[in-house]
Amino acid sequence: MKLLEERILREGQVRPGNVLKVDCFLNHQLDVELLDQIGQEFYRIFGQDGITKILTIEASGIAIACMTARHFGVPVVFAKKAKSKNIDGEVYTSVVHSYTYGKDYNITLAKKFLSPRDKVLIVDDFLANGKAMRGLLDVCNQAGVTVGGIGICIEKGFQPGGAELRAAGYKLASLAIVDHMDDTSLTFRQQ
Ligand SMILES: O=P(O)(O)OC[C@H]1O[C@H](OP(=O)(O)OP(=O)(O)O)[C@H](O)[C@@H]1O
Ligand SMILES: O=c1[nH]c(=O)c2nc[nH]c2[nH]1
Repeated sequence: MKLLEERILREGQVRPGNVLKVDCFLNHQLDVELLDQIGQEFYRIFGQDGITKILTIEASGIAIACMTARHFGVPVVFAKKAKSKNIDGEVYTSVVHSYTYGKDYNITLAKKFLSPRDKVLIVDDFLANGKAMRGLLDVCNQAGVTVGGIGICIEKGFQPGGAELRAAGYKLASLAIVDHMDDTSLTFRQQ
């Protein structure tokens, strides 16, 4: 997606530890117009696939999921990382290692929000080692839902998550794939 690639080139910063900082527009301060166009692009790619729910993980996926759901006209449900007294009934759980926080989380999602009749589109801001996605897929598997697709804003193509998901046969669309980045340059995969 040209618009997203241009924005990454203009405002992204490469930080130690292979971290691409895009907090000016994607995952801290939010450019809602850009997010809306991202949602529209996911709808172009997955709109005919019978999606009944958008699934993501807190925190950074939520805004993207909401803007995407506006185009699909379906609900958003997100996996929670924090333990909460506000979650009742039975829950699906899985363990996720957070890339940026460098620690493991138990994620939870109330069972009542996913049913085997659902076909979900999973969205997130980043795909790196694929740990967050594996946790979400584990929850989907426990719930017996069909995974209709995976929509990612920025995939770091030099880390293994994307290749593993494609090899597993998922319909994965990454709107920008960074194949290389360092202090002086950043290149995208031609798609
Ligand atoms: O493919 P992975 O290696 O799992 O990396 C991608 C995940 O890492 C980030 O989440 P993070 O744990 O940093 O939390 P945040 O959503 O609160 O920013 C990002 O939002 C993805 O969910
Ligand atoms: O803002 C972010 N930048 C990254 O490089 C990254 N990798 C996983 N999750 C990430 N979030």
